[in-house]
Amino acid sequence: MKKEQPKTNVHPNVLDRFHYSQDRVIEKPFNWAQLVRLLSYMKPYAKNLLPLSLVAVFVTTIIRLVIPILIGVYILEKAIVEKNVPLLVSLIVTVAILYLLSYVANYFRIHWTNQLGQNIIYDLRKHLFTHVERLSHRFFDARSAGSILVRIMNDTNSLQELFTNGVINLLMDMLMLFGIIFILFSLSPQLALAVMVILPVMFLITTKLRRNIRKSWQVVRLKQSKMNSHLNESIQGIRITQSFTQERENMAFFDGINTENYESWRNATKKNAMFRPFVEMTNAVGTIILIWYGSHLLQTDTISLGVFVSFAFYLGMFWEPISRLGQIYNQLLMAMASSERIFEFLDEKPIVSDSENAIELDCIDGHILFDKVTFSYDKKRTALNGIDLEILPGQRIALVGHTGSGKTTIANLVARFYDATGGVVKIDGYNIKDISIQSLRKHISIVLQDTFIFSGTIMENIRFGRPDATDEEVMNAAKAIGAHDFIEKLPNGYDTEVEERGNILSVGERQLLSFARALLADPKILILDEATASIDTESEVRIQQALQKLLKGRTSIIIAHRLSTIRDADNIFVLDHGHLIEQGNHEQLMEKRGEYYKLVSAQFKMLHVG
Ligand SMILES: Nc1ncnc2c1ncn2[C@@H]1O[C@H](COP(=O)(O)OP(=O)(O)OP(=O)(O)O)[C@@H](O)[C@H]1O
Repeated sequence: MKKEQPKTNVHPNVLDRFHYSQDRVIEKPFNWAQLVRLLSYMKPYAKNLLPLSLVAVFVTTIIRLVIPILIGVYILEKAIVEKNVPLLVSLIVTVAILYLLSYVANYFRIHWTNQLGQNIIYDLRKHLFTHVERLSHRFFDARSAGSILVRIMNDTNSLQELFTNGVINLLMDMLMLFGIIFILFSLSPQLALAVMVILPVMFLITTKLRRNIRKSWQVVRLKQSKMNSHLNESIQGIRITQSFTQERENMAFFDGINTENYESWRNATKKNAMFRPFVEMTNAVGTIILIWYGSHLLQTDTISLGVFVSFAFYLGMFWEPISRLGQIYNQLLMAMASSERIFEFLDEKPIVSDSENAIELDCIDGHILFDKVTFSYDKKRTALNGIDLEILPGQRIALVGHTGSGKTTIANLVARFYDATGGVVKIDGYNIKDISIQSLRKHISIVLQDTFIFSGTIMENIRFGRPDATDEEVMNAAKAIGAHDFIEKLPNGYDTEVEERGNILSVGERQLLSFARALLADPKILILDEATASIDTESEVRIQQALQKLLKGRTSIIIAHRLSTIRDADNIFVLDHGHLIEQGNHEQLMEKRGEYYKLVSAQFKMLHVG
């Protein structure tokens, strides 16, 4: 029964709200260079699993090819018809041994080819993840986490089928097919031609049918990924949905996707169900031709009974590989599409990378200099315009300015998440581009307003930046920051498991954890980006005390909208639309009565009116 698209009485704007970008469509011409590149992942196994699998394939196929002749020509004609009992017994024993051998070889074929496929997918996924992890921020700016995930998981999965079954089975099927054709023609060319008349038609139809089926499954996958995206978004945004009482609208949309998903499955399984009967039907046509024309040849003594029986055996074995070849061709096309998407990621080069003779800095003083630095994220709008600023070692500076004025961008350039488009950024007198990225970032910690907590224990989260720290060192960092007390009160103290994003912790607690994490990492340069913005006044006192400990002896860059938190900074830089317009300490800037003064006054007024 066909499922009706549910009738909704929600406003059409609601349904327009949901947009899901779909990955590119999988219809691409065959690309040999890409196939060769894909097959190169077999190289590490060229000396073990690959030859073993090939030998197993070869042995299995040869045995399967020999048995029908033994039964038809030798057992039937030479032993049964001529009543040669000793020959019959020895032939039966031989066939039994061959069957046994073929089962053993087949077991190893399946085992080794699966292992080969799994190993290749493991390598490919590892390669892809390691590569993606090293890519620059710009790569992630342009893509959603979901689309990256799909390539690492789904696209490699669709290659798995090709490597575990496709490539090796392709060889087996070809070997089997050519073997059967060769044997049939040697036994009786006329009968062989007759039963193979339908071969081209069958090959064409199965390939077409398979393609059709594949397309239907592709639609199923698209619908599923749409449903996944919606589910993901719905669960993440559940609080907002409930607070705006949009559950009914959300449900209406989900109903729509659920129905589409149901329909696509129905369609795919319907087409799928046609395949098997079609192969069996062609098999039947072949058998009828064999009986009709074969019996005619038998009567005219053109072929022997043994040949006739062998033909029947071979015919039964013939259709399977043919239908599978069509399937493998489709698998190949799908693999081409997936590998194209995977290689697109693998060919992506990190925009920020180490120069050839990058300097390793074991320790730094933390002197930062921006010399006429200009930067644009997208080559269209400038985020920073001719910035000159100097931060002395151990100084505490603040960046202030309206939203979008370029504060975070300065922090991004200090950590070298991006390279300046003009001018030079220097750390301890070295051009930042000449310092190895690893050794630079080792000395920098960044604490963001939206602290990222990884799934794992509290202990593991604090230890994140310094994996070799002892439990005692972790606790000391937590104590110094003032996080120890709340951690001790958690059900399992430091061993309490927190889910990704740390939902069981309050915003302030998460913030304290991230401070402890930064303190333990002991960086020379510390960047706090809006780190205290969403914290209530009471927690802020606690956090301010923690901050004093954290900032001591480090070059610190504080980005804060709440200006009360940066009063005692050594230097305050005021930005406006990517320009540095003022600098000085709080008193100097207040006296100047410029932009900083306006910002402070506006905030003061807002607080008091509020
Ligand atoms: N990844 C990005 N890609 C493109 N443009 C960006 C990107 N990040 C920031 N921008 C743009 O660069 C400009 C400066 O942004 P930046 O994040 O440095 O501002 P900000 O002063 O830190 O703002 P806020 O106080 O709101 O955090 C803005 O116009 C912003 O739209």
